[in-house]
Amino acid sequence: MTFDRSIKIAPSILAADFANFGAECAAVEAQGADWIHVDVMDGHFVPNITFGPATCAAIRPHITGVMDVHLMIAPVDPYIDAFAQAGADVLTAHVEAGPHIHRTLQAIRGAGMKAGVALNPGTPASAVAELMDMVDLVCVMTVNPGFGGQKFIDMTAKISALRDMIGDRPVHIEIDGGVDPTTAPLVAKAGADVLVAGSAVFRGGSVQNPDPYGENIRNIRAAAEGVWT
Ligand SMILES: O=C(CO)[C@H](O)[C@H](O)COP(=O)(O)O
Ligand SMILES: [Co+2]
Repeated sequence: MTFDRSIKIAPSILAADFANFGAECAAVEAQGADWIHVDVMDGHFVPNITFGPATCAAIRPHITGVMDVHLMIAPVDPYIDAFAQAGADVLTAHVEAGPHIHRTLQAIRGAGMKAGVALNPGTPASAVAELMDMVDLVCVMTVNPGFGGQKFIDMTAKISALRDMIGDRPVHIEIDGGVDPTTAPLVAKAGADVLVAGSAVFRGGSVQNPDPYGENIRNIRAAAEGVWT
């Protein structure tokens, strides 16, 4: 995985057909997705349950690019090796998930993955100030985690603060929740480069009719890249 600051669109399979993840991942990649975002929820850290490492391992052979795993679980540490075995490229833990995020990030890198830290909307940028040399990605939640299809919460001031904090380090800023062609330019302008989108990518399409996925991805990318022209 090489670092670059171009806009990357990461469809969240939370909005895909749960009975057909492999084909859905292949379809969005064929339609221009850069990364695949995989939402792991435990019914404890967030009020919803999705799936765990076994499902990630089953999906992996259907992804040619980056598998970006967003853990909404607590605790995190007992499961890090299982997600490494499952083939995660990026493993992101929430800063709110426990008292020892520093140890967690060390363990993620130690297991050979890129380390991400996520912040809930109510958590300030300062919560991750001491972690800048330990992370490859900071995920700014623009919804309260747990469900797809929620309304975007404006976190642009936090994104700008994180961009300043990161400086010239090779650290991605990922935005997760309510990203669509209207909100994408706001976050791109503030300094984000990885845009997660679930409902805004998968709406209107299917594995049998994947062209809408491509149109949705192109529209989000064009809106985000438009802030630089
Ligand atoms: O982490 C998440 C929710 O906790 C999802 O990645 C996120 O909500 C994406 O879905 P949408 O684009 O529909 O908001
Ligand atoms: Co997510």
